[in-house]
Amino acid sequence: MTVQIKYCGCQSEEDYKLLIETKADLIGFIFAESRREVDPKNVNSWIEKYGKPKKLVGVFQNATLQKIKDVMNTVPIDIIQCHGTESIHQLKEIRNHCNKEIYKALPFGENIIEDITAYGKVSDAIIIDSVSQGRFGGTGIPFSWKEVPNMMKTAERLGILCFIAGGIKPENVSELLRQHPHGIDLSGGIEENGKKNVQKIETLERMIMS
Ligand SMILES: O=C(O)c1ccccc1NCC(=O)[C@H](O)[C@H](O)COP(=O)(O)O
Repeated sequence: MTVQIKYCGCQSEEDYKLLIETKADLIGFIFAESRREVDPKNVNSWIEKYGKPKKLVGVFQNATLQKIKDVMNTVPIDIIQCHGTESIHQLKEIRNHCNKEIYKALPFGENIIEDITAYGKVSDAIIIDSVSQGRFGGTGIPFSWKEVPNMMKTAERLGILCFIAGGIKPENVSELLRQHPHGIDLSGGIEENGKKNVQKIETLERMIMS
């Protein structure tokens, strides 16, 4: 199985023009409070100019259904990524009202296998991410990857994909790939001075393909 690549936190037309030419299977936009938050109207103008990626992900954090619907009215997202403390009930509501794939981000911790088992029943994929100083996403910090094979097995039993996020970069991606994640999700590790960087992406993709 080839690893799926998700590049997240696309912030500008320049970022988008670069990311659309990469090997990414998914490109993510942050519609939550973050230095990477984007305006849906801008995102749509970039898509109209440069085309749509294989899959477009909208990242939300404890958003109301109305907020998600408002974004969907402007941006043709394929996947709703819930990156906060959304409950299983809320995920079901989002699925019923939005009719899109749902990816749930879960913070890595000692109950991660139980969490994947519970949330995996109402999600199309799970993203395991680091938590740091109250931040749930875009931390730039990796967690211990020893548990990755167990997480993959748990997801496979549920028939879903499991992505790994948090501090992945060209320098450490080979170590992670040895644990055979279904997908990897990167943001800060492919940036230089807050912008997506072509050299970092090319180096990363060479490491993945080798
Ligand atoms: O990236 C953010 O700023 C962010 C803010 C709020 C919620 C989610 C966010 N990012 C979600 C992602 O999918 C990131 O790719 C993931 O957290 C990994 O980020 P990094 O550690 O910088 O590679």
